[in-house]
Order: sequence, then C-alpha cells, then structure tokens
Amino acid sequence: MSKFPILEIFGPTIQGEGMVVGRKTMFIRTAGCDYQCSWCDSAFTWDGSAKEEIEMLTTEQIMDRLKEVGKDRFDHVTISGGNPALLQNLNQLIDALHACDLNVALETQGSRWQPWFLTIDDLTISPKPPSSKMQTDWEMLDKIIASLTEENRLSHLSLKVVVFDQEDLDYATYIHARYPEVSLFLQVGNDDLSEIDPEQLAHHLLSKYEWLIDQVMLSNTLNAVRVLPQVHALVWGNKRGV
Ligand SMILES: C[S@@+](CC[C@H](N)C(=O)[O-])C[C@H]1O[C@@H](n2cnc3c(N)ncnc32)[C@H](O)[C@@H]1O
Ligand SMILES: Nc1nc2[nH]cc(C(=O)O)c2c(=O)[nH]1
Ligand code: SF4
Ligand SMILES: [Mg+2]
Repeated sequence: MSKFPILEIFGPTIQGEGMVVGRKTMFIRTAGCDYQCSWCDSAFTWDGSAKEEIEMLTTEQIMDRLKEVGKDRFDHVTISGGNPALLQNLNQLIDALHACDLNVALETQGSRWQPWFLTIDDLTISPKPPSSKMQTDWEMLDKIIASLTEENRLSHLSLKVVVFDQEDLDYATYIHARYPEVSLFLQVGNDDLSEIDPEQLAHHLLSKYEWLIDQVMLSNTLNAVRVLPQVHALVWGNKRGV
C-alpha cells in the first residue's frame, strides 16, 4: 500500500479557479514540486517552510480524513499541490475516490505524464508563462495533450495560463494556437502574496482582472477563451486552507 506526502486536506469549499469554478469540492494538497515558480502561491509545498506538517498517508487514511473533515457534505475532490503528477501510484487514491462515487479533479503544470491522467474527471494543466521563470517542456506538453486527445479526454481537460503581464499574455496566445482544441482559461496572477487584508487584495486583484479582460477583448486570436480571477482570493485573500 503506497503512502503519499500530504500537506492539507480541507473543505468543503468552492473550486476558486478554472474549468469547474464555483463547484463545491474538498481539497487534498500533496507536498513536493519539480518547479519553483517565482510567484507560487503554495510555495510552502516545496520550500521547506511547512516540512514538519507533511504526513505520509495511505489511501485508506486519506479517505478517512476526507470524511472526518468534510462529513457527508461533498461529492467532488480536487487534488492539487505541489505537483501531484510526481506521484506514480496516485491511481490507488483516484480509484478509491471513484469507488465512493466522488468526482475527481486534479491540478498539475504539464511537466510530467501519468497514465492515471486518463481517469481524472476535471484535469487542469497549467503551463507556466515567462514571469514564473520556469521553462516549458514542450515535448512533454505535446505528449500529454496528444495522449489525452487520442483517448477522447478533451471534455475532461483544460489548460489554464496565469497572466501577470503582456509577455505572459503572448505566451497564452501561443498556447492557444498550439492546442486549439483544448479549452483555455486565463487566470489573473496574484502578485501580492503578503497582503493580509482580503479587502485590499480583492481591490487590487479586481483591477488586474479588468486589465486582463481589456487585453483579451482587444485580441483577434484569443476568442474562444475564458477569463477568470481566483475567486477564493477575492473572498478570503491569501489565507491558507480555503
Ligand atoms: C499551486 S498550483 C499547484 C498545481 C500545479 N503545481 C500547478 O502549478 O498547476 C495550483 C494553481 O495555482 C496557480 N497559481 C500559483 N500561484 C499563483 C499566483 N500567484 N497567482 C495566480 N495563480 C497562481 C497555478 O498556476 C496553478 O494553476
Ligand atoms: N478554493 C480554492 N480553489 C482552488 N483552486 C485551485 C487551488 C489550488 O491551490 O490548487 C485552490 C485553492 O487552494 N482553494
Ligand atoms: S508548478 Fe505549481 S506548485 Fe509548483 S511552483 Fe509552480 S505554481 Fe507552485
Ligand atoms: Mg491555490
């Protein structure tokens, strides 16, 4: 029985981002990432600052914890991180969730392929734009999108690009041209991770949202796209576990 490095199990809350935004869901957050994005809002999953909070849990223990925390008030579970795609045996957990009639969403950046991607109900791949200081592995991203397309998983898949500036928007435009069949979400980048007042942050992020909307409206190639803020950041600010 595999054990997985888990940092947080919380909810129910709303999915604040992307393809199933607003959906009532539980979150499981895994520890560890192969990237170090300059603006990562979950850096505690990989920078060592929360290492004493990491628990090595079996599928059974995770299922128990989910029920303990979420009671019977959920039917959807989102796995995020860190990068949960680092965990080869995560199919054990995904299968157990499905066996309990729970829908499963997963967030990853497209740097690794796992065969169990084919079983995720709502799979979000979030390739990283220049502002992150990460390099996209285009060969890997092509392979992931091709495999999911071949297996008829397009209705379960979305791409989500976080945008901080014009260069990031150009990157998102390129992503859309390279993978035109995949639903694309543009997400407002949160560049103020130290703000503790949710109202201040919401005010700031809404002005960035307006900028992003304006840019996308001016584009003649970003037509079949959706533009969203992180709804949880608007409501709860930079708080963890919401
Ligand atoms: C913390 S990541 C974990 C999953 C995976 N490592 C990834 O990046 O897709 C979850 C989502 O949050 C987004 N994100 C991280 N930091 C952000 C920020 N400062 N502003 C907006 N979105 C951010 C990521 O791009 C990703 O879509
Ligand atoms: N409410 C809420 N929605 C989210 N969507 C993606 C999240 C993440 O950190 O992956 C997240 C999160 O942390 N909270
Ligand atoms: S890939 Fe995701 S978890 Fe990893 S550093 Fe970037 S935003 Fe953070
Ligand atoms: Mg988050």
